[in-house]
Amino acid sequence: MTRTGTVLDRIVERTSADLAERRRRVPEGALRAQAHEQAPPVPLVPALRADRVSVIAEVKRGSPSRGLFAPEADAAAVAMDYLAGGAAALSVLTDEPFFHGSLKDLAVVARLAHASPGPVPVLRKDFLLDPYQIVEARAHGADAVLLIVAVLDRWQLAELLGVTWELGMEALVEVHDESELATAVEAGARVIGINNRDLRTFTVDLTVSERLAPLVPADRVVVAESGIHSVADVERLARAGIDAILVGEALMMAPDRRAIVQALGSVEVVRCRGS
Ligand SMILES: O=P(O)(O)OC[C@@H](O)[C@@H](O)c1c[nH]c2ccccc12
Repeated sequence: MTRTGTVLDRIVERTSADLAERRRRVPEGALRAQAHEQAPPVPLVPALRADRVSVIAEVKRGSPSRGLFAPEADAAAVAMDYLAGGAAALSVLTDEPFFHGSLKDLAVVARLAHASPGPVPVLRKDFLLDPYQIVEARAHGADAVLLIVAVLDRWQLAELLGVTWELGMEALVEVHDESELATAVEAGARVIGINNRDLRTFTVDLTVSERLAPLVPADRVVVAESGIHSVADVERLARAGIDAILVGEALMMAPDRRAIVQALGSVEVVRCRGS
């Protein structure tokens, strides 16, 4: 699998191996105690329902497809810019081997986001395969987690959603095609992320969101993810009925991060999805 599989296969394999090691170092009980010391999670769903497109701004230093594009970025400084630009939520990549993130980044960003006037929810972005990682997210201040349908079977998805909700958090459930979307909707996902990037080939195509968003029931929140760079991109996605966008690279690379968050978040939501 390592030699013939996709990058996604390698990431999942590596994540499982690292997980075993982390579990030995910090037993789940200790992590749960740390999770219970946190202030209650900031709700994600209301943060993403607004008249303008909600921006989930991501702290991201690099990726397997794009390399290391912001290796020196200071997570706290980036988060401050995002908050000043009016980001509705923040996302922090915590995967180390492939995305150069960390749980430390998550904790730093969560502290800032929660201290801002009108606390902003923070999402842990990683390849979550096991309940341990959800508890770990909460213990480091996350209000929400990413669950990727492509790497989970439907029982795992149900279990991870259950653990997320039990801890008072929310899940962004990521899909890339019609069948994954059906799985997410049936599992009861309240926030559905449509990834424009195919995690197997890394091809980015905004028409994926345009095709799938109209199929999402109106009572769920839809987030278009990846490959979003301009106000024109957001306008196009808004016409397809999305509520929010998740943007990483374009924000990290912008000379004025505050201004671009503000600009992308100025587009009006178009309520055109049926039930
Ligand atoms: O940097 P971009 O193209 O704006 O993409 C952000 C985000 O959507 C992307 O980081 C992402 C979406 N789903 C993921 C799953 C794992 C890791 C990363 C991701």
